[in-house]
Parts: sequence; C-alpha cells; structure tokens
Amino acid sequence: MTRLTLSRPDDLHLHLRDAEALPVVVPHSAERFGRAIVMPNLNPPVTTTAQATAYRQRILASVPAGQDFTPLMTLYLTDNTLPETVAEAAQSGAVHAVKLYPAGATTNSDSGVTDIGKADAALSEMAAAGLPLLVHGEVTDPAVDIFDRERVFIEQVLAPLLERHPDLKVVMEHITTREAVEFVKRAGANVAATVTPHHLLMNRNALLAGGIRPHHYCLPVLKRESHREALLEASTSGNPRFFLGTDSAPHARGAKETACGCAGIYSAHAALELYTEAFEQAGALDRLEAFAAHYGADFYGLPRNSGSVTLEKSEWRVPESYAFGGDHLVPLRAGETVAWRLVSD
Ligand SMILES: NC(=O)N[C@@H](CC(=O)O)C(=O)O
Ligand SMILES: [Zn+2]
Ligand SMILES: [Zn+2]
Repeated sequence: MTRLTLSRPDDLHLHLRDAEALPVVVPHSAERFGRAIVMPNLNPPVTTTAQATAYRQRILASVPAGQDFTPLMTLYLTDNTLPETVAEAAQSGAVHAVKLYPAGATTNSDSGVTDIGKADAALSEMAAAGLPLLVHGEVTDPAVDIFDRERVFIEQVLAPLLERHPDLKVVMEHITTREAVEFVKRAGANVAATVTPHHLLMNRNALLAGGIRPHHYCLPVLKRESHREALLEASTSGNPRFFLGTDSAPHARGAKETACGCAGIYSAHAALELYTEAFEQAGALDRLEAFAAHYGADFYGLPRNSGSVTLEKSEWRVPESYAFGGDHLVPLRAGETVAWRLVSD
C-alpha cells in the first residue's frame, strides 16, 4: 500500500509550552491532528480553569489560518487542588482532564503531588464529574531503579488508587513496559493508556549504545526490546484502551545537549508518519485509524473528527533543527529519513 487515508486523528498527550515556542510547535500538530490534550506542566503550572482558558487562547493564536485544531485543556493536580476547582473545571467545557505528576518525577513537576492521599477529595469529585485523571506513572523514590519506576508505581500507587476510586477514569500516559500493558488489559473500561511513537520505535539501545544520545532521552526512559514489543502488540491489537498520545515535548537544544540534559523528545513534526512506520512494521496498517482517530475520542466521550488526512509511502528528510526562540529545537530523526509523508488531500 502506498497511500493511506485516515479519519483526522487526535493527539491525546501533547506538550506545547508557551510564548515563543507556540508558533514553532503548534503548526506541526495542527497539520496532523484535529485536537490535542494539552499538558499543563508550564512554569508555573496550569492549576485553574481561568489559567487554562487563557493558555488555550494563546495556543489558538498560533494555529495557522485555514487549519482546524482544537486544544483540549488540562489542569495540573497539586497537594492543594480543591474539589471546587475540579467542579468548576468539569463544568467549563474547556478542561478535559486533570494531570497527576508525582512531585519531582519529570520536567516541571516540582509543584506535583507529594502524597496521592492528599488528593482524595479532588479525585472523588473527578470520578463524580467523569473527568479523567492522567497519570505520569513513575515513583520518585531514589532507591528505586529508574528502569523499574513505572512497574513500582503501578503496584504501590496506581492499583491502590483504583481500589479507592474504582469509577475514576484514568489514563496511564506514555506507557513503556509490559507490566503497564498487562495492568491496562486487566483493568476495567475506565482505565486506558497512551503510547508514544518513540516508545513504539525505539528501545534503550537508541539511548545508550554507541554513544549517549540526549535527544532520545525522555521519561519514562526507553526500555528493553521485549517491552517495546509488548507496546507494539497492544497498540496494534484493536484493544480500544490503547490509543495515540505523542508526548511530543520540545526543549531547546542547549537544555538537551548539556552535562545534565532534560527529559523530552520532540516528535510533533512527524508524529503520525512515525506511528505509521511502527504499524507497518507490525503488519497492522489496517489498525492505525482506530488507534489514532477513534479510541481516544471515544474514551474521552468526544465526537470523532469529521475530516481526514492522507499519508503516502515516500521518504523525506527531517530538518537538522527548527529555530526555537533564540536557540534550536532538534526533532526526532533530525537529519535522517521518515518512510511516510503527509500529503494534502
Ligand atoms: N516526557 C518527558 O520526558 N518530558 C515531558 C514531561 C512528561 O511527559 O513527563 C516534558 O514536559 O518535557
Ligand atoms: Zn510524563
Ligand atoms: Zn508528557
């Protein structure tokens, strides 16, 4: 097959940042996706509906003319999030989820939750309102090996949380392990997961073999090949509780290529094309549309998009970088090729 037309997909996990980043990154997502669940880990974080709606306007100002792209906003859960704040968010129509970052787990998570027990009242309100909890699922205990932090989070935090709140809708974001796949498969219809293109296409060799590759560093960190295979199997299985979320996370080159580089991989410039590579590799191109355009919308209770996008099997070279404020943004596959190309209908 050399041409593939899909319903217009959604990105259910996206970092757009703010200010001068927006005109660089928003057009990449808007070209490919109808909507995106926009992460709230700005500095300071987005914790109120008023902040979320103001941020939404700043994003919309960077959507190119003629493109139809809807940012779906989220709030950042803190130890102090009140049930009233959750209720206001649920009623606003602009806020579609609340994000849990364990304090210190990842980029801009300093205001995150120190003890999930402190959020119980907010979580009960979310369950009542049908507002999903999006989870960065890693423990932060320095004694736990970084490759085990997702598995331990499931055992110590997520399973007990779902016992306390059995009706809460939960999305385990950017899953990276066989254990996360199995947890989601066994859980009820209220539990789902997003899978990134980089975790479908790369294992930890891409980070560490033959030299350290800071542009392949993200959290949760890339895992061994058997985990990548489990993610690819789940994503191409037709199970509606695994769906597309890129976790495209732009950082300036200077913050990545340094002695202590930060976590995040930028993939918005080629996200759908990279998923298409992964699904082709698995012999499952016929399953791509549902993963990319149906299951996420269905889980969030949103209507499916009406438009379409077309991809062609035709190699193109990714730029070495994009101008990004006063610095540069190095995209995934910089200077290398991608096998599928987005074409206008
Ligand atoms: N995934 C990452 O490695 N980084 C994300 C944060 C996150 O999603 O954990 C970022 O905001 O840069
Ligand atoms: Zn995360
Ligand atoms: Zn993320």
